[in-house]
Amino acid sequence: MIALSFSNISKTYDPGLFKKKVSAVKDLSLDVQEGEVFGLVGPNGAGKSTTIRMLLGLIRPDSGTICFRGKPLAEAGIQKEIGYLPENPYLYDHLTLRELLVFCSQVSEIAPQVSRARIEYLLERTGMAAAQKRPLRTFSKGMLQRAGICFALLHDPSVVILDEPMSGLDPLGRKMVFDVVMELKEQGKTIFFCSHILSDVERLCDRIGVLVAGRLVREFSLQDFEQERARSIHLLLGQVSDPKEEALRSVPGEFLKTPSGCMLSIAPGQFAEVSQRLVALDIPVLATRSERVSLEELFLQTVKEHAA
Ligand SMILES: Nc1ncnc2c1ncn2[C@@H]1O[C@H](COP(=O)(O)OP(=O)(O)OP(=O)(O)O)[C@@H](O)[C@H]1O
Repeated sequence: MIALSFSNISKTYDPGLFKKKVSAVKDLSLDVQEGEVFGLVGPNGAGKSTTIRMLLGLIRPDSGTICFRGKPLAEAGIQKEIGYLPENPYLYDHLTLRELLVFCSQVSEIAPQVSRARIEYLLERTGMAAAQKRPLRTFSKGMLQRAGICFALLHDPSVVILDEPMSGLDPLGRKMVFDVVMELKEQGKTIFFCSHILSDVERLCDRIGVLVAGRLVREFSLQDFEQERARSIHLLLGQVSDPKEEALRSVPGEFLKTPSGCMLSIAPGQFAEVSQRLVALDIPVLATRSERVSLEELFLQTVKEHAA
């Protein structure tokens, strides 16, 4: 079942008289399945936060439709279903963390026994139990982020939207967020998140969308990426006699002669054919090494291709 769907969404900001309009999101179409972890990545200003703001109903798209479980946002009643962690959580900073969570439980009409257990669980889970009686204004950036996670998950939402969830967190905090997201995934929750930390995206997501200058220019599952990421295979051939070297130059791939011998770099699809040719030429392969494309390389390449 599709949890979230964006159909031909566009959004332009109009900063007012004599200022240039900014086309932040252009014709975005995207589906996120129930129980899926979807990562939206893109350079600064690509339109990620704008997409999230539209999804939350904080701003309206100029055109297109966003649906939640098949219903347009306005009819879907998403507030109770969605938990949101903004990039910079702004929380009532004169309250202590516990007071904030109790207040939010009351506003969300969570039964007191349920809320008490949930607050204890979240404070422990985010490592904030010891700081629960301190006013939020005394919190560090990372502590505020942890508090924001408690706030976002308090009502046990079925869809969790995280804008840069690792922002400001130390390695322990990042691991905590990673574990929390994995737990949410195991519980079947749908997660939509933006991050610039591609290693986190790669470890957490089922599918990834790349947004460049407001356009979704690439969308793929991690499973497909795993299969396609093998870039080239390098075959180390050792020393080769002159006649064989001549014959080798007609074999597909990139031939390189080094002081220690010859190397042939081929595309993964050429492996079977090249192996046969080398056997026919009686050239043994001393070693093979495969090169894999990282998500970062794919991201940089995609941005470079589309930024212009
Ligand atoms: N309220 C606003 N008024 C005018 N322009 C805006 C407004 N909010 C965002 N923009 C512009 O819209 C574009 C997309 O911004 P957005 O914040 O969605 O990008 P982002 O991908 O979240 O960026 P970042 O990774 O830096 O957080 C940018 O050019 C930004 O300057």
